[in-house]
Amino acid sequence: MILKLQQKTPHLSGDVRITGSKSESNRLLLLQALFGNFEINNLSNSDDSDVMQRALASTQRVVDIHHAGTAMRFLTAYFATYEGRETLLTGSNRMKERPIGLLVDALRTLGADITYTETEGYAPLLIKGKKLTKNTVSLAANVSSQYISALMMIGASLEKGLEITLLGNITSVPYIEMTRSLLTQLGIVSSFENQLIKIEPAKNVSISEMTVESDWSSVSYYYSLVALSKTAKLNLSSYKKESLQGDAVLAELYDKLGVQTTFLENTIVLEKEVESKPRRVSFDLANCPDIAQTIAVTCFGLGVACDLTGLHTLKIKETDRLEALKNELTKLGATITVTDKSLHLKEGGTCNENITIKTYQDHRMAMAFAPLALKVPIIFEDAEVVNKSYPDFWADFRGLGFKTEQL
Ligand SMILES: O=C(O)C1=C[C@@H](OP(=O)(O)O)[C@@H](O)[C@H](O)C1
Ligand SMILES: C=C(OP(=O)(O)O)C(=O)O
Repeated sequence: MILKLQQKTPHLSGDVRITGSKSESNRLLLLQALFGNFEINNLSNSDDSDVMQRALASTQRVVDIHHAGTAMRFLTAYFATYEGRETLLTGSNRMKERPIGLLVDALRTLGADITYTETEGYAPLLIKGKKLTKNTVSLAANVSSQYISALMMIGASLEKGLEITLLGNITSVPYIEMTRSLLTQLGIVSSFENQLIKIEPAKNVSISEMTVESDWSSVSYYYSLVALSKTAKLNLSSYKKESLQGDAVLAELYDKLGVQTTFLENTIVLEKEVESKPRRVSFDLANCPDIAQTIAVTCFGLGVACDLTGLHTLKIKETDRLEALKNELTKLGATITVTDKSLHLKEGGTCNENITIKTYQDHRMAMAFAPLALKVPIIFEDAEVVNKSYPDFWADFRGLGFKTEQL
């Protein structure tokens, strides 16, 4: 679907209720399958959580998780411990290019039986579930925290628990902390000190319900809208100040880009501050990689120079996000350079009208560029990519007065 997005007024107001965090949802779905039948409130309605639910309920040999990175990584560990079950775990063409070798090696060290059916180090995986008998493992921590979260969750189901030694720099740390916090809420004991994570064994959990906070990565697009507006007041729910999601750092980062955040009960209010934009910002986003695209586009829209670092994981996400950003921002009129772990945007520049943004099968390429419609009409290829994390995205923008036209 090719979609043209326009907004006549730079003044915004309204309320948006955003679906549950897909990261929290996919962890809780896995933990529910491992440890007990608690209810999950405000579960994400994203495709990624949908495939996770289907995969966990499936009795088929072939399980296809499409584009969902968390589902791929979490389920590799889950099916490896599922005694007597043989699973061929596969995904989209892009998923077959996203590395999983470090996780497979770690699981094999613990005794898992996993083989690659096409390319070494990549899905599809033939997983023969069995009892894992070892309880110590080490792995490089600078590629994806999802491998570590996967090990932590199944770790609690092993007879002796699990000790994970993290080698080198640790990336996306808040996602590891999120996994730990959810384990703690379920009564599972763990520790994370320096480079060592210890997970105590658990049989089942006594809690009867868990509530997912709404998705902070999805809120980033509203931060961008407010930053690019003339005046704005948006009420977004359901959020809390003490979030488990690292992307809640948005409140701090966008304060520097002219957006004020007020936390009310369950709601955040975003307001445009009186025009006082900086000439240049520098952010290290190693702890919050999913908001890099949003911030790059906001800075372009504001004409603010930016240096974004800590982006070493962006090349192995839904697409090579650094290349994709460079291509699409250049089409719009930006002067931008990227390395394999950073992005640098020059100050100023005008925003070209009616440019068609390629989305590279990456939900965040569509959603990150959408706020530019406050400045110029903009067109999106494959607009339905948003379904991966936020299926109501275009409807919610329409709710704020944006016009969408299918071309
Ligand atoms: O654990 C998670 O829920 C996630 C971890 C991050 O991945 P990496 O650890 O691979 O950076 C993030 O980019 C992804 O969207 C979700
Ligand atoms: C990288 C992402 O997801 P995943 O790795 O789970 O596919 C994302 O949602 O931006």
